[in-house]
Amino acid sequence: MSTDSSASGEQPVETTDPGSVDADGAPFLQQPDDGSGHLELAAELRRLRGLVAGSTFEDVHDAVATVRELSDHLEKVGTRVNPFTYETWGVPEHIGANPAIGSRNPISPPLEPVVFPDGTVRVELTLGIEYQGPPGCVHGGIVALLFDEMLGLANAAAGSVGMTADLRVTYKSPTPLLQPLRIEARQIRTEGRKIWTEATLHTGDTLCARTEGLFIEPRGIRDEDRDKPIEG
Ligand SMILES: CCCCCCCC/C=C\CCCCCCCC(=O)SCCNC(=O)CCNC(=O)[C@H](O)C(C)(C)COP(=O)(O)OP(=O)(O)OC[C@H]1O[C@@H](n2cnc3c(N)ncnc32)[C@H](O)[C@@H]1OP(=O)(O)O
Repeated sequence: MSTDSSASGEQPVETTDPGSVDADGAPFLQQPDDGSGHLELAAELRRLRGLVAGSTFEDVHDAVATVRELSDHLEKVGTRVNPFTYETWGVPEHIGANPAIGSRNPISPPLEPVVFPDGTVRVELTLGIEYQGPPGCVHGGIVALLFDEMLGLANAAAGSVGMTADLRVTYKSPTPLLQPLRIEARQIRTEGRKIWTEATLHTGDTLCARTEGLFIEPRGIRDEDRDKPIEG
């Protein structure tokens, strides 16, 4: 499904063939740790994000100076990723920056998906106050973000990629903060470049939300079209 990534020297993130795993599921789209400390940095910033969004303070000007110093340092030592230069979907720099699944992105929970033999992709996660909408509940836009991503992953598990053309979310019951959540997604059918994919979000046995998405495979992304430019 991907274009040739050799020009960038990057390989797409390892995926798992849904037909070759046992009934417990297998890690899907695992993101490599390059050993630089990048993932630990992102994890620490996730902790910071929760503390900043979810605390009140008397005076944190000392913390402002510390964090500013850190930002200045990272700006100096890092090489900036240009989002317009990826050769394909799914290389670590692409997935790593993703706001839902990216292990390098402190905004992401992140998701750690597993895939089952029937192509179902599942994540289990718990969201903190930084994802709050109504008091004690997950923001509906965050639910939509997670659904969009999970539908995309189910498409990837089925060997396809698509741009979201239509995303319908039905919110059945408030999605609680600080409770284990489970999202399951599966591609339902395809017709030419059109892909229909569905997902549910549960806490325990309670259905919190469900979604149906229509995705359109970008022109030129199929194997036989690899030489043509990717659009969309
Ligand atoms: C072995 C596998 C390895 C896998 C490894 C991969 C790694 C995976 C990597 C990463 C996974 C994570 C994934 C992330 C997921 C995130 C997703 C997003 O956030 S996407 C951003 C938000 N969406 C947009 O910005 C779209 C904006 N819209 C567009 O660009 C176009 O409208 C587009 C591409 C959707 C369609 O444009 P056209 O020109 O290509 O196609 P036209 O001709 O318009 O439509 C084709 C058919 O679809 C229908 N169609 C199009 N849009 C429709 C709609 N909204 N509702 C109903 N039908 C629609 C049309 O009526 C047409 O149907 P008829 O062929 O005539 O039957």
